[in-house]
Amino acid sequence: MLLIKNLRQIVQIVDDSSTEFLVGDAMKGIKILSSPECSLCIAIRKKEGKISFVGEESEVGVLPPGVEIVDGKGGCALPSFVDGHTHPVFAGDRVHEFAMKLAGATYNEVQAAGGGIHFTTEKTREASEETLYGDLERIVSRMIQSGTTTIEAKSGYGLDEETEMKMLRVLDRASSSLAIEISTTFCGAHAVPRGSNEEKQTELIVDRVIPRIDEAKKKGELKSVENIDVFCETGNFGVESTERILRAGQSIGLAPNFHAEELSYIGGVEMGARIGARGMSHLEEISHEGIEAMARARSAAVLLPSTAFILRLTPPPARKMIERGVIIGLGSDFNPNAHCLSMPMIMSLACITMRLSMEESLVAATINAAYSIGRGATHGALSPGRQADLLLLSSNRWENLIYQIGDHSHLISTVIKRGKIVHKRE
Ligand SMILES: N=CN[C@@H](CCC(=O)O)C(=O)O
Ligand SMILES: [Zn+2]
Repeated sequence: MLLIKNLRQIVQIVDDSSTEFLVGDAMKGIKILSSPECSLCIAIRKKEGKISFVGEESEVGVLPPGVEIVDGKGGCALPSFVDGHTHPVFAGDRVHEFAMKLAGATYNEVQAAGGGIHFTTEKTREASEETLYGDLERIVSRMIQSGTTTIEAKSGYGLDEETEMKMLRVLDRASSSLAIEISTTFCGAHAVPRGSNEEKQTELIVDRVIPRIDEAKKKGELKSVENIDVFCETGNFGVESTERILRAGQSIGLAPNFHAEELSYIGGVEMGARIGARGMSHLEEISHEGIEAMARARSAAVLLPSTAFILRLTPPPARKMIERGVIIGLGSDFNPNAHCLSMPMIMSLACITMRLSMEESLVAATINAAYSIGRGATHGALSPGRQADLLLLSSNRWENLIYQIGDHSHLISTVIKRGKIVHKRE
């Protein structure tokens, strides 16, 4: 057993192991235990990596011999973050494009000039599997230090059969070897590659790559591939092709979780809700009907504040979505365009640019993001029976993590994944 004691605050979010998400006003009413005497504790069954008790130390009961003690030193415990949208496998950076964008070029203009996803695709095709894995390992270790222990992670910088499979293998290996948990997403429709067109790329994905993924999964390879994604956007994939690809993914058991209404409104959300997509991301240009459809379909809106901030897009109508009962999650969208992997930073941006409260922002970065990858009942909250994924802060109020913008490294002292310490600040 692992016992974390001397805690002043425990931010549980919810205290049961059945709630899968929070919506509307419930996002503000999160469960927080406080003790000015710092007498709170969390007990973890290390073998199973699950929480067995949360509360007053005097109530924990008899401790087994050999219990490992972690001193919370009067700080706070909260669930570690679930990053609902990342593109962490790629080669080469795009720092030169950042300068172009600052000078006024739009995302589409950069891409049309041969940059953007096309530039990264070229570099990723050239890179070896080992190089991509080594880079991912370094990125993952920075994610963990920032308090993230579960990510959704996409392929999508190959766009051809071999490179997409290479990216999926890299993610799959990482999911079984690294300390972070990965819900892998096949995103072969991230862009139409040079020399092809929307129809040909759709056919390649539906007729060749998806069957190959299916075969690999049946053989017990690519165990972590769970989701299917498309960049549903003008100039990339229209609603019809998107639906075809998502349905092909669904036919082999993948959950649709895709990019929709980022730069223009084309009705992707209404289609996504109709086919039962588990999540949709970006949504800057979502329609009123789209919001209602997402709320009805219980499809998570994974909002990406760093991308809207960097590209100077009008942020999505998060307040309206919350009012209408949409499940709001957050993601870093870590990629060569939006080079930010810190979920504390993402929460700060969500509060400032999308007007979320700190509680709403934390819910979106934990239990609701977990829901968007099918883990709402097991991750993203600190209650008995849930997975012991948490972080300790050297601060007596958890809100400091959001308030002290971009300065999480001195606050996060320990990160625990499935009951094991995976980061401890020196
Ligand atoms: N919008 C599409 N995909 C990524 C950007 C990928 C890239 O520019 O490399 C996103 O979610 O922001
Ligand atoms: Zn993305």
